[in-house]
Amino acid sequence: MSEGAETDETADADPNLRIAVTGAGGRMGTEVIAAAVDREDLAVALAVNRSETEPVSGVAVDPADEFAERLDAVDPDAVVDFTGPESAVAYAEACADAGVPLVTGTTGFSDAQFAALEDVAKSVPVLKAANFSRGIAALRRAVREAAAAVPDYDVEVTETHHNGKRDAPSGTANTLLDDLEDVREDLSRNGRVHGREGDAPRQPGEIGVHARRAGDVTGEHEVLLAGNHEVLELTHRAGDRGVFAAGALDAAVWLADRPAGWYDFGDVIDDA
Ligand SMILES: NC(=O)C1=CN([C@@H]2O[C@H](COP(=O)(O)OP(=O)(O)OC[C@H]3O[C@@H](n4cnc5c(N)ncnc54)[C@H](OP(=O)(O)O)[C@@H]3O)[C@@H](O)[C@H]2O)C=CC1
Ligand SMILES: O=C(O)C1=N[C@H](C(=O)O)C[C@H](O)C1
Repeated sequence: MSEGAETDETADADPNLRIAVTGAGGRMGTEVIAAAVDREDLAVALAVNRSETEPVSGVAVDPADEFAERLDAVDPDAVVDFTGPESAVAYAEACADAGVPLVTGTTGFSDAQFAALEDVAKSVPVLKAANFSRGIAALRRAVREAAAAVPDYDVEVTETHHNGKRDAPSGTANTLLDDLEDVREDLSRNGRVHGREGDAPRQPGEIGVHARRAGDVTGEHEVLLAGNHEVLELTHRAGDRGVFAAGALDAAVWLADRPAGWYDFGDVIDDA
């Protein structure tokens, strides 16, 4: 048993929601654990990471290859995952085997990996969100309404992130694109143009998609709507990763007693 993690003796005495955190050594994993340690309503009962297993905010970190075994032993109320697509699917399948709900913020899934997550949701509740900030949830609603109100305006989506981000465009940008294509019949996935160069005049039905990587930018998303001699720019800027961690932990508290199925962050916000 890892020191620092909850012991069996305290398990019954501790009324908190007990969570497991994967990717504990990562940018988001460390943020989630730090935020959890500061909250009264939950405790970190298990934390794993693939390489570094130094304690995080005083919480012991176990090797990722022990996850399935430790999950059975610890039996947390939910797992919070911010890792990478391959690992997230493996962690999700372990959650299905152990009957533990999963909150995942990981992005960059292939269609096959996404289908594997949907399969897990047949066994346990799965809540997936590319962005756990309430501001992006609000931006999504504003974008859907604005885009529908100007059905013939050109649309461009730009996202900016730190220079360590692996996937492009961001999961949030893909979610905004899905929203735009849902409310605008002239827009579809085939119309997405990722960057432009050479002789590239805009075609009808195009959405320009631009991914910028620089410095330590936490996460910025802009939807531009232009036409009829005017421009709308709808923008969200995340100040720090604590905004995502707070949303993910709120989602874990919300998800812990739900039935098996597929959920998203909007379900949490709408239930507040
Ligand atoms: N939904 C949301 O609100 C947010 C989502 N994200 C997403 O969360 C994910 C993680 O972001 P971030 O914390 O910045 O990433 P980091 O690279 O900082 O951390 C990833 C962590 O996951 C571990 N890991 C395990 N398997 C993989 C894998 N296959 N690929 C990459 N890492 C793996 C890493 O372990 P090791 O270091 O030992 O390899 C590391 O501890 C990304 O997909 C990102 O887009 C990020 C912020 C907010
Ligand atoms: O990798 C990040 O940092 C982030 N990734 C998420 C995404 O891909 O949308 C969410 C947030 O923008 C930060």
